[in-house]
Parts: sequence; C-alpha cells; structure tokens
Amino acid sequence: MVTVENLTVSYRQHPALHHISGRFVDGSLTAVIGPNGSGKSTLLKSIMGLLRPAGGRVQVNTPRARIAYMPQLTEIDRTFPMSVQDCVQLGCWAASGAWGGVTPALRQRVANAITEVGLTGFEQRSVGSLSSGQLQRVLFARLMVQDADLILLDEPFNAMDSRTTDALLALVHRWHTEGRTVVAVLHDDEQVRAHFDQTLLLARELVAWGDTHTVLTGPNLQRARALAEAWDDHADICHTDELPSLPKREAV
Ligand SMILES: Nc1ncnc2c1ncn2[C@@H]1O[C@H](COP(=O)(O)OP(=O)(O)OP(=O)(O)O)[C@@H](O)[C@H]1O
Repeated sequence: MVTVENLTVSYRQHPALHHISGRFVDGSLTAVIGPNGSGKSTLLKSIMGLLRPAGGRVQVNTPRARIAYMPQLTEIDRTFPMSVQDCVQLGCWAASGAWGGVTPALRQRVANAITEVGLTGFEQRSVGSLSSGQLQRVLFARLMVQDADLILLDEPFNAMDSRTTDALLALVHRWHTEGRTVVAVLHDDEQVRAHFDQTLLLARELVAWGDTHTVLTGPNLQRARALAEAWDDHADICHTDELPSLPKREAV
C-alpha cells in the first residue's frame, strides 16, 4: 500500500504537487494522467523517495528492494557504456546482492526476459546504440527480472510502436493478475480507459482519484485543462509553503 497524505512537493518553492491525498491499494492498477507539467513524474519520484516533500508525506509499505521504477526515457543516461545483457541483469540486484554472483537460474531469467521483449540477438549491443523503443524494451526486461511488488512506470510506452505497446500492455496485465501494484504515468485517455481500472487525474492538485470511468469524465478533464491554463511558472515564490524539516517518506 502507498499512502499519500496531504503531499506538497515544490521546486524552488513553486509547488508541483499541492496537498495531494489518497492511496494506491495493494494489487491495484492505476494510471496517472494530467496535462504537461501537472506533477505526474514528481508524484512517482516522491513515492520513490527521490524528492523531499515540502509538506505532508508518502508512506510506502513495500521494502525498497521490492520497488521497481522506470523513469522517463529522457532522464536516462544513454552514454553509460553497458551492454543490453548487463543492463537487464541489473534487475537481479535485489536477488543477487551488490557483490553476489548471478546464478544460472538468474542468468536464465535475464535471457527469458530479453526474449520476451523481442531483443534476442541484441544481448551484447551497447544500450547507447539502441533506438528509443528498443531501449524502452530493455527497461521492461529489467523490470521483469526485478520481480518487484510495486512497479512505477513513467510514460512507459512513449517510444513504442503499437505492436510492442500491445505486447507490453499484456505484460502489465500479467503483473496485475500476479497481485503486483502497478502505477503508470500515461497520456492516452483511450489506452487508460481500455486497460487501467483506477485513475488518478492530476493538475498539480488532485482533480479526481478512483475508478477510471468515474474519473475520466468530461467535467473532470475540463477542470484539469482549466487549472493547467491558470498556471504561471514565473509567479513569485510561494512564501506560504512549509520548508522541509523532517524526512517524510517511510518505507517499512
Ligand atoms: N528539477 C526541476 N526543477 C524545477 N522545476 C521542475 C523540476 N522538475 C519538474 N519541475 C516543474 O514541476 C512541474 C511538474 O513537473 P512534472 O515533470 O512532475 O510534470 P509531468 O506532469 O510529469 O509533466 P509531463 O507530462 O510534461 O511529463 C513542471 O512545471 C516542471 O517544470
């Protein structure tokens, strides 16, 4: 379970998330949607404990080693010299430990994951030489190997063609049926309606959170758009925000 309590996260004292509350129930499948700049990536980073809240907190009852996070492709350093196989194998870290060897069983898991995302033959290619869609498939293979209970995906299908997207959506459904909690930032309303039963609609503040058919309504989407149009990223800093004091993320 991930519980978000009155969460405010600011960059240089401009709130990117403002007083967000709600929870991701264990085993739920949730899409996070909203206009550009509405705080979706900021929410995922806050759940991962990568950002310090200016107010409120995020409580995560999943051990850190059982959480998987796929950042947006633009945030990944592709110049790092690493082969596809090594990159996927990083997903074994929780099972093998930092200095532990990769067992034949783990090596087989890596090979199976590379096959499942259609990258057989690419094992020794450097990740820097891959297309964006191929790299995204490598990241999915790494998630498969990681075997996490909580999976956070930031725009996971952005660089994918429709056939690959369908195959990876099937993988997301499999994770869901296996009881894992999946949270995915998405931009395609139709994809959300078709594949995600829970939706969180953000516009820096919470517009709606619950069953997808009750969240993705005309009035809610209109409200999100109206809020986005009112943002002024050059406004004076918000002096009313609390400054960070105590660590606010708790992992059990
Ligand atoms: N490192 C940062 N420093 C300053 N401002 C930031 C930083 N990261 C994000 N922001 C700002 O915070 C706001 C929310 O950004 P965020 O990336 O969370 O939105 P998003 O909903 O994921 O957007 P998109 O759909 O465009 O990916 C934006 O106004 C953005 O410019």
